[in-house]
Amino acid sequence: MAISDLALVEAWKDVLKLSKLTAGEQVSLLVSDDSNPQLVSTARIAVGQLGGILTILQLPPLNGDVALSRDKSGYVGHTALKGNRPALEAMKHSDLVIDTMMLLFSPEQDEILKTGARMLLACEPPEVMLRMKPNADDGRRATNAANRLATAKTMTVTSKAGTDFRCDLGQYPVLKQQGFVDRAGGWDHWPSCFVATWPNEGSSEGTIVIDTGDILLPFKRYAREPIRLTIEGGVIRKIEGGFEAEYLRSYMETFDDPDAYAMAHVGWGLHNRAHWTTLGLYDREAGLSMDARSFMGNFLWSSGPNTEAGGNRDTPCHMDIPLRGCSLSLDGEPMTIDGRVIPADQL
Ligand SMILES: O=c1ccc(O)c[nH]1
Repeated sequence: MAISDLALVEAWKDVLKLSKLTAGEQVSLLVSDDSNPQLVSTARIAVGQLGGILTILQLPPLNGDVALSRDKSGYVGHTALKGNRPALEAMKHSDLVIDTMMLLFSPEQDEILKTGARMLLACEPPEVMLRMKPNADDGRRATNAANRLATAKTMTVTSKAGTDFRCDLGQYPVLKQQGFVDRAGGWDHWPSCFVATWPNEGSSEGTIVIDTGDILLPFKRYAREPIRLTIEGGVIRKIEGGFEAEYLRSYMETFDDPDAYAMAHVGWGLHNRAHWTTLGLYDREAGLSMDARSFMGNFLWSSGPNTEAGGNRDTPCHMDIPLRGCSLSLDGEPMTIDGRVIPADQL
């Protein structure tokens, strides 16, 4: 259902205040043909009302002829910013970049963040942006979880469906997502609330079972039958099952890229206004489905790129696969049991 411009302007102001936007700061608003026009028009007003000095950068679209879907997360890391020096320099000289195009996993995003600029990705439908609008308590839960993850040496994940996965941790930084960006050089995504990190290279081992009802992104589908993945040495070696397994194998094969099978970020959802059910209620092309990535207690694992963590694996094939009913532990301490978040400071 539609959202009024007034409500969206007010929401932008709340999120920008949480992101510590102060009068006089330089703000770049990155726009492309796939950006949501209402998000862009209301962001312009909110930035102005908070005294931000606004530059709007409109870039041409890219990848429409090579991606297999319109989902922005379906072909990542290669953007129209590549080789565009005027736009890149403008963002490198900004205090805050609002990204409605999706620079995620691009080397240009890293280059911008290294200058100390803050970056906020914002590309979900306005009604999702409002329903999942971040608040300080999201930041509290995500920070507590991120602090625990930052000291962990091993992650183990099991489930009644048959998942039995483990990896070593510590090589890569923690990805904390709270929906607003309040530190220099930080990146966040409105709307989201989850924590993750990348397994130490080569350390992921075991079995992940995508059970009936688990979600495959960017397919925007609930699996209708189990898919069994075998992971050895940090790489998905086997994808077994019926039609769903064949579909996943076939999609990943189209990229013809061995890096697509590498394990990427692993973590768990902490958003208490996100729902497993919404994926079936929205047009699949409406957004990225941040409900699916963020719902409380999921085990969100992914495959492909690690550029966001400072790695050099920049394959455009990125799967985000949140599972229900998993038990995720760090050094033997449960973070979730059967899909329920356990630590009190994360509730
Ligand atoms: O917000 C996001 C979206 C996709 C992803 O892989 C990580 N974080």
